[in-house]
Amino acid sequence: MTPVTLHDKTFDSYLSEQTIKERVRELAAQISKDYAGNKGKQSVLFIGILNGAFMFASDLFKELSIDAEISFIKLASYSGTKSTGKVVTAIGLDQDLFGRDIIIIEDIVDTGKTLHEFLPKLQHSQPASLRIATLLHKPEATQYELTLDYVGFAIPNKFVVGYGLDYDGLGRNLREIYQLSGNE
Ligand SMILES: O=P(O)(O)OC[C@H]1O[C@H](OP(=O)(O)OP(=O)(O)O)[C@H](O)[C@@H]1O
Ligand SMILES: Nc1nc2[nH]cnc2c(=O)[nH]1
Repeated sequence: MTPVTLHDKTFDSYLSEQTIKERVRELAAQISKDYAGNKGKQSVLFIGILNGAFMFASDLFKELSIDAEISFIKLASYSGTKSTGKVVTAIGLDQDLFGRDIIIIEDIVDTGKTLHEFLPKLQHSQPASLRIATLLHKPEATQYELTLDYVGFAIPNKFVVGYGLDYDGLGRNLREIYQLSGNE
């Protein structure tokens, strides 16, 4: 429960390892239930958005009880604690998405710009279905119309780190999620 310092900023403990673990299990159970009917058909394809979603994607994937495949794509729009407003695709997808049931795995939906720009690119490949699973969502910050199908936690509009999320490269290895200290 002690604060952490990354570079020049202090972050307070916000979501404990246990809280995250329990919620990830619940989300995996819900997804497994929703896609149970896919048995015998083509498996569900999860697409994790790098870098931030690697830890959530890994933990969520382990808890699934359905046939599932996973792939990752790298997009980036943040520098420090502010969006640069640019979404860049650095690593592309190699799978054919046509006719597949897809679930995007995100660590956080903040302004919503990343998914707003990325989803049409995926829709272009004509998947059978396209859903979003995000561990965190900042409803007050989201500026785009997005349907978020699986949300771990709705959180206030404060910068968070840990469990895959970084502040200028640091903090991704923290087991808990921390929030930027009140007066920073
Ligand atoms: O809803 P938005 O305002 O677009 O923000 C969400 C995006 O920001 C983070 O990625 P980031 O660009 O920080 O890259 P990273 O995952 O490599 O840290 C996060 O992983 C989301 O992809
Ligand atoms: N680390 C981190 N990355 C983000 N990308 C968009 N919002 C956030 C946030 O609150 N923390």
